[in-house]
Amino acid sequence: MAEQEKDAALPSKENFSEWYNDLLLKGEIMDVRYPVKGLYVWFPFGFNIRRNVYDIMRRLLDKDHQETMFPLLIPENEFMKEAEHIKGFEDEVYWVTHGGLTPLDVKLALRPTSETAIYPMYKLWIRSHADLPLKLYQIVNTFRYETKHTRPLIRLREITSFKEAHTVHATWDDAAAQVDEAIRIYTEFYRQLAVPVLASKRPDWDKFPGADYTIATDALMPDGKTLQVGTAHHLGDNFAKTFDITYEDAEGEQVYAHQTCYGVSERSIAALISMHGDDKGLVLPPAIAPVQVVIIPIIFKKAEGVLEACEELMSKLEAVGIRVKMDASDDRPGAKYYKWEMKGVPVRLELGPRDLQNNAAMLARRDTGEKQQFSLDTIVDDVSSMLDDIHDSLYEKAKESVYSRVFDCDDLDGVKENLPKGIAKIFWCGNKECGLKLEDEIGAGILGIPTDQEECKGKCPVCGADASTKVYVARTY
Ligand SMILES: Nc1ncnc2c1ncn2[C@@H]1O[C@H](COS(=O)(=O)NC(=O)[C@@H](N)CS)[C@@H](O)[C@H]1O
Ligand SMILES: [Zn+2]
Repeated sequence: MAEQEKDAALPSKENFSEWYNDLLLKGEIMDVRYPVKGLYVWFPFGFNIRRNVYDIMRRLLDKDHQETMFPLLIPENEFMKEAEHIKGFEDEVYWVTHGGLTPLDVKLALRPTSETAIYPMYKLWIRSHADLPLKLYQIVNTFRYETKHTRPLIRLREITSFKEAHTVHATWDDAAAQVDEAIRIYTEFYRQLAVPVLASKRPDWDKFPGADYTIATDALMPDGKTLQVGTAHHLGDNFAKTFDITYEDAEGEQVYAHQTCYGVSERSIAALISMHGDDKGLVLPPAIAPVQVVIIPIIFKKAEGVLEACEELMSKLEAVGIRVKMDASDDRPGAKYYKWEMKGVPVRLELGPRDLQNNAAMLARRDTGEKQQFSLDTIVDDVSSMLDDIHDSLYEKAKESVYSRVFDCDDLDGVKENLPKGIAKIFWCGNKECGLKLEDEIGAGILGIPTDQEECKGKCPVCGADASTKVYVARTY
């Protein structure tokens, strides 16, 4: 191994935590050396991935939502209005108390999430049922004074990429349908990142403060723990009553609106890095890869038209919208392969004098390492379909990896045996004491009732009562 490669070797993905932390630096995703706990800095390459990921989210939401932006600072009187909500955020909220040297007469909360910033405005904007449904979202930074172990992309104190949607509806049922739509959007969003997610209804004690119920999407990480990568909350008319959001119905009556909110953060990027990466570094799904194809000219003493052929190949690929780079630096080919594999570039094209004579290029796939020669006459179509194949193959492999680690268990021993590997499914009668005892007994959390759960008959492993549902349980981030 060359000198710089030896001391730069990435730890094996077997020790996931070291691998993940080291890859954030070597893959140029985030620099964790910023001098405030829980705040991290995007490297440009990581920020480019972030932009591509959130472009996918925008394309999905913009079909029937509108994007906007609300202020970061929330006056204490508004923030303290919703008791249940605040109980959920009271101990996580940052306060601004001064303007320069002058103490503020009303202290201002840094938004941990934006209900209490947005809903006073919704009160002003919503008059009649003709104004409904209202579906807005914003992609902003939010701040939470997390006291648990902070981790880049996973548990931040400044959530830099918080996509929060806030919708308003005429009825409870309309809002419930929107919660289902939100989960469909998230499942499609994650499919485009080749990340399988499991949707489940959180137990009551784990729902969003101020919500009637919460549906969450969880990703299963390589270490067998789950990461909550998106949530949708049915807020009922709880916030409408607190912020007096009413509309005039067809009979001229003032009616409280029903609402939802649903959010995704940069955990989406943590999930895709963790799901697909390997011991050589990032493996990026083509849809979000900043560089989809890297061209490596193989030059010996004389260039023999290789550079020109690479330039031509690059412009042909760019012409069909493929994000392509040529690495004509004077690094050795091996060092180039190492660098672009670390950055997860899905396709590498090698082109040397012999390839040129055969009017061909050698294509190397990042995900499987397979190499195959393609004629330069058809290379643009071949590369395009290869990028699609790579996405599909990443998604199939990820689904296989996740579903093979969901264990249908009949008793607590089965759960305890399988929990270190992934997610267990076990009967639960649904009452809270049993749920909390179950969590205690297995030392893990109830994720919730799978949204695709069919009726099933069994016994609660805690109290023995009849149970008609199985729940996902798992160790979580
Ligand atoms: N400290 C954090 N760091 C990174 N992501 C986080 C953090 N806290 C929450 N998230 C992500 O943000 C998502 C939405 O957060 S939440 O609290 O569940 N829901 C809300 O705040 C609602 N207002 C919907 S936007 C979570 O599902 C989780 O994926
Ligand atoms: Zn029970």
